[in-house]
Amino acid sequence: MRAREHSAPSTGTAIEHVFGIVGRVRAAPFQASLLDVLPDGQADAVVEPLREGLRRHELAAGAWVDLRRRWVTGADSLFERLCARVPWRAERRPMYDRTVDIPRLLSFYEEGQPLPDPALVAARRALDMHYAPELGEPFATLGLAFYRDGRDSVAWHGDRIGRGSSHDTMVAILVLGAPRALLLRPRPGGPAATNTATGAATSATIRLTLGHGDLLVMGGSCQRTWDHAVPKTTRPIGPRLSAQFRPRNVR
Ligand SMILES: O=C(O)CCC(=O)C(=O)O
Ligand SMILES: [Fe+2]
Repeated sequence: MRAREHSAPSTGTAIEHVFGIVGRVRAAPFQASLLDVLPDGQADAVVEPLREGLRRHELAAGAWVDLRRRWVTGADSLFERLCARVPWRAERRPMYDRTVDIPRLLSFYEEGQPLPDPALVAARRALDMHYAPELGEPFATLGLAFYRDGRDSVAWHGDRIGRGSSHDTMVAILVLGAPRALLLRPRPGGPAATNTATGAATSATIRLTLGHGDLLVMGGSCQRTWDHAVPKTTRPIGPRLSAQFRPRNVR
């Protein structure tokens, strides 16, 4: 269904902005979704009520994921605005005896810091309203990751810096831009990797293709008993970004 080649000048400008900042010209063209049509006269992104269309999938070992497809209508215009407005940073980190590029651009908004777009404020409010009874606290921080093309990725990990390593928590991810796979698998050697009935190892990897305003919420024990990843792909693929909402002291 994705067919409309986005010809609005704003797309090019926003993407150029992202590449300009880091001086790496690696533009994958962005294709907006035909499904991402706003009601007449509305220029902005709209966050749909969360009680509609949200489905929970129970995973092993007390982990679960909630999925809400096309949560944000007008997600492609929000994607373009975030490309242009967010102070994206290319980061490096030590690995063994050298320093390597982190294969995506990043930006982080601490608790209390103004968010870069009103649609993200609306998204956080809707998440808080829906999940507060279960989570018992608000979503406090916003992490943003920009995947320029199929070479950008995030390796297998759980969000286990802080309380995610020891407590049940939630991480809500709004995915904008080109759809690509997010994978989930039981943490190697962890409780979800063993079939409790037979004691045999299980290795079922779950593959979710997310983009254009889809929402994924990982909850329960997910961060400590499961890992997740956005793998590299050699398929020609457009740029994608994720907005991750987390409670305080979860990273
Ligand atoms: O971009 C995504 O969908 C996932 C990002 C992620 O897992 C993280 O930043 O911890
Ligand atoms: Fe993560």
